[in-house]
Amino acid sequence: MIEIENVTKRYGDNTVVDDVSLRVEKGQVAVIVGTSGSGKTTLLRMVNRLVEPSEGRILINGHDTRDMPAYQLRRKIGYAIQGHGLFPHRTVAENIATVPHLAGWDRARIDTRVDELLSLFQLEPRHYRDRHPVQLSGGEQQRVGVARALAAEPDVLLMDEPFGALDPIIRAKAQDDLLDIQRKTGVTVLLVTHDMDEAMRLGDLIAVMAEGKVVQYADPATLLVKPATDFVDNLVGTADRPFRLLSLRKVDDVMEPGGADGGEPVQPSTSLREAYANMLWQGREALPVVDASGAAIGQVRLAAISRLAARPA
Ligand SMILES: Nc1ncnc2c1ncn2[C@@H]1O[C@H](COP(=O)(O)OP(=O)(O)OP(=O)(O)O)[C@@H](O)[C@H]1O
Repeated sequence: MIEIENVTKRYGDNTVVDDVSLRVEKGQVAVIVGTSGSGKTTLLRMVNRLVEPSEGRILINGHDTRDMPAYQLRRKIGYAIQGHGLFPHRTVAENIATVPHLAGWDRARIDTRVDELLSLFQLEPRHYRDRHPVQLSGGEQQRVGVARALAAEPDVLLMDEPFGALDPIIRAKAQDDLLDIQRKTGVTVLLVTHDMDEAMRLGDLIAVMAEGKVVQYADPATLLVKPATDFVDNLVGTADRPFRLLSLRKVDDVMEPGGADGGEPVQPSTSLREAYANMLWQGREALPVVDASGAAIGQVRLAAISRLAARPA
């Protein structure tokens, strides 16, 4: 759990983070969004004390982060950044082992952990362990960067635009992988991004920052239907609002009995945004829903989807 309490950062007369309070419960993913220069990175870096707050305090699992030396704190908090920050002259295994090594883990435990993480990130240990970062694709480097951040089994993972350098398809995969790994490890995540779609996809909660302040901290659906200010309203994108609402819901939420009259089937886990796009593309008012084995289990109708895309009364 991360508790940020009335935290302010000043550089001279310039207040770049202004009296921010946020709480991220254990196992939650909280995303910080906002315009360039609004203080997102500064706020994130105060959590692992790469930047020291001018005022306020930050607690991790109830402990004040100032109660231990900063270098020790940073070994307990994973940190992944855009561009991955891998050491170019170290192998993949050495990169991942950085913090466990500093923390004095023995060789066998480190080796086991490295292989476990490589497997978790779908990088076959035998093939990847001894490569250097330059011998990896951008997406693979990104996965090694996150694996390194998770190596010492941190309770908290900080991520600053971790997927910023990836192309859209690899990026979507990296986002899915993060959610999967987050569920498997239960790690608490605080992530900075410029990309509202990414924020909506990943965040249990989203903090919107403007000029050093958090102007709204809420779940994605609340940001869309009850933006606290015009700035939040603009940021969530008026034209995209219905589609973003649909992307938060699944076919399962509106599935009805009965069989649709033809059309490419969808699954209960398909997002309503995707189901809607499929219907428009196929020119159909309804699509069949099938389970993982391909057996028909119901239908999803355009009318039901449209109701969920509308602003709640
Ligand atoms: N070390 C520093 N000294 C002085 N000013 C700084 C320092 N670090 C950051 N700032 C200023 O603090 C403000 C917030 O910077 P920060 O990097 O936190 O913003 P951001 O929201 O992450 O921006 P971006 O999205 O562009 O990365 C900026 O105006 C920046 O110039």
